[in-house]
Amino acid sequence: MPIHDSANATNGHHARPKVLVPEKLSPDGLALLRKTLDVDERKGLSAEDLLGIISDYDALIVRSETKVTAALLAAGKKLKVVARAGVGVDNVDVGAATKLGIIVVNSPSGNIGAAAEHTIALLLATARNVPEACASLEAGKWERSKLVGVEVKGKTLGVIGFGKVGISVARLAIGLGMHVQALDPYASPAVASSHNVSLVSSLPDLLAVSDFLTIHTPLIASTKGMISTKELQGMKKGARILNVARGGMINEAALLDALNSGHLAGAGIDVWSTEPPEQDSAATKLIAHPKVVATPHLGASTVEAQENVSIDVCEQVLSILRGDLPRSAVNAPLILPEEYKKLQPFVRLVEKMGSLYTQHYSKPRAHHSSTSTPPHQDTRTTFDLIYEGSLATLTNTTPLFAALIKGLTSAITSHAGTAVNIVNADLIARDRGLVINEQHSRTPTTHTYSSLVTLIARPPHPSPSSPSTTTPPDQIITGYCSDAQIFISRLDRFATSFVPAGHLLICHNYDEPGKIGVVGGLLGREGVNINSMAVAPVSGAGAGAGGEGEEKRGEALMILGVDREVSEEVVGRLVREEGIWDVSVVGL
Ligand SMILES: NC(=O)C1=CN([C@@H]2O[C@H](COP(=O)(O)OP(=O)(O)OC[C@H]3O[C@@H](n4cnc5c(N)ncnc54)[C@H](O)[C@@H]3O)[C@@H](O)[C@H]2O)C=CC1
Ligand SMILES: O=C(O)C(=O)COP(=O)(O)O
Repeated sequence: MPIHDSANATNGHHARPKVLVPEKLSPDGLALLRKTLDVDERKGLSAEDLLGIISDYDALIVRSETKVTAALLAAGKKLKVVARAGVGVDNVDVGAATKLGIIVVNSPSGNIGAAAEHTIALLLATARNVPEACASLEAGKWERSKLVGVEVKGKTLGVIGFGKVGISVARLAIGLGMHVQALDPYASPAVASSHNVSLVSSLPDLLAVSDFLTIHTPLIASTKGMISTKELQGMKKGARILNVARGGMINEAALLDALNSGHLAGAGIDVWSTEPPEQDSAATKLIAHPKVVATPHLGASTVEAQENVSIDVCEQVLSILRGDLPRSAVNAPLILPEEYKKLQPFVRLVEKMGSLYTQHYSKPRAHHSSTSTPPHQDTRTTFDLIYEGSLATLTNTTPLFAALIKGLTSAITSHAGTAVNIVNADLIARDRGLVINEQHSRTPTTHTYSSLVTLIARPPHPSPSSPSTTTPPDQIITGYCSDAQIFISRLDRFATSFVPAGHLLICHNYDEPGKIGVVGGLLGREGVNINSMAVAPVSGAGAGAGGEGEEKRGEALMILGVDREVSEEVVGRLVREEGIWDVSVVGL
C-alpha cells in the first residue's frame, strides 16, 4: 500500500516532516510529535506571515484563532493535514481542503465537558450578578439590595442544539433542579427523553417557555443570525441568554437593544462575531454592559480540556503522516491521503455518472410520439460499478462507492440536511434499497486512458404476473479522466466524449444532415446559447450490447452544453421536430 514519503522520515533518507503550530497548544501532545517530527511553535503570525511560510509544512495544528482559508491551503503545497485542537471547524475552509485532498481532523469530545461547565458558570453568574457584585465590592460599595438575583432551580432552560455540549449542559442543569427543553431537528427523541429532556419542534415554542436560553449548535448557514430582534422579542420578559458556542449566531446589536430596553435581564457571552471584538462595535458595548457577563472565548480553556485536545489531534497528525487513518476526520474518507488524491477526479466522475443516470434515465423524458416516455428506473434496479485499468488494482474504492450514492440520490432527495459522505454512504444506500456491485475488471483496457469506470443499471426481470414479458434493457454509462478533467465516453450504445458539467440537453435523433441546424436554430431563437456540442453515433462496441432495445438504424445522440436550463415548453417543441425521438434535460 502506498504511504507518504514523510512516513520514511525516520529512516534517515528524508527530512523529518514539519508541523506548524501557530497557536497555544498544550505541550502534552506536542511532546508526542517531537519524537519523529519537527515542530515549530510560532505564535503571533499575521495572515501574510502564515501564507509566506506554509509551503514548508506537512501539517498545521490550530485552535479557533487561525483562519485556515482556501488561499492558505492552496499555498500549503506539502500540507497533508490540518488539525483543529477543539470542536468547531468554522475557521477552516473544509471544502477547499477536501478539494485539495488535505485531511481536516478535530477533537470532537476533548473539550465538551469544559464548554458545558463554562456554560453553567455563565448561567449562575448571570442569575446571581456575580461579576457586577464583585466590581461593586472592589469599588468599595456594599450594595446587597441592588444585587438581588434569581434562582435557577425550578426554572426552564431552553437548549438550542442537543449535541455533545448541549446534552452535557442539560445534564448539569437538571442536576441544579432546572427543567430542560431542547430544539434540535436532528436529535433523537429517545435520547432526549432518556435525559429527561423534552424536544420542541419550533424555535418560537422554545423561546416562549425559556427563562434561560443557551445555544450549542455549530456556526453554519442555518444557524448564523438565528437569534435576532424578532426572536429576542419572542422570549419572556426578564429571561436571560447564554452563548458558549459561536459568535454570529446571536445578532449582537439586537441583543444590546433587548438588554437596554429591559426586555432581557441578562446575558452570558463567551464567543463573539469577531474575535477579538472590534473597537466601538456592538460586541464591545455588550462587554461593557452591566447586565452582561462576558468572557474571551474561554469555553475550552481548562488545563484538562487542553491536554485532551492536544493529545487527541497530535496522535491523529502522527497517524496521517505515518500513512495510517485518523480517528476523527471531518472531511476525509477512510483512505490514505495519497490514494485519496489519486482518486479525486474519479470521485467527481462517478458522482456525475450517478447524477446523469438519475436525470437521464429515471426521469420521464420528452418523446416525439407522445408527451413523455415512462421512467426506466425501478426501485429493484441493481447497479454494477466496474473499474478497469489501474483503478481496478485499488483495494479501497469507498470514495467511489460514496460518490455514486451521492450522484444517484442528490438529484432527488436532500437527506434532511445530511450530505452523503464516506461514513454514511453505505447506510443511505441501504435505506434507499440501492444495490451496488463493485467489480474490478482485470482485462487490460483497450482505451487510450489508463482507467475507465462503467455504470450498468440492470432493471429486474418482469414478474410472471406482469403484462410485459420482455426484460427492459440495461443502461450503460462509461467515463474516464484525462489529467484532472472528467469525460463521459459512452451512453448506452452511443460512443461519445463530453464533459459532464453544467446544463446539458441530450437529443436522440436520426443521424442525418440538418439535425444540428434544426436544434441549434430553435435554441437560438429561444435565447439559449450552446457552449459545447458532442455528436454520438452508435458505437461498434455498443451496438447490440444492451441499449434501449429496438435497433434503430442511423440513429445518434446530440449532447449540447447550454448556458441555462431549457424549459419544458422548448423541449416539447424540439421533440415535435421531424427526426428527433426524445430529449432529456440534465443539470450536472
Ligand atoms: N466556547 C468554546 O470554547 C467552545 C465552543 N464549542 C462550540 O459549541 C458548539 C457545539 O459543539 P458540540 O456540542 O460538540 O457539537 P455537536 O455537533 O455535538 O452538536 C451540535 C448540535 O447542533 C444541532 N444543530 C445543527 N443545526 C441546528 C439548528 N439549526 N437548530 C438546532 N440544532 C441544530 C446538531 O443536530 C447537533 O446535535 C459548536 O459550535 C462548537 O464549536 C465547543 C467547545 C468549546
Ligand atoms: O472547540 C471549540 O469549538 C472551541 O471553540 C474552542 O476554541 P479554542 O480552541 O479555545 O480556541
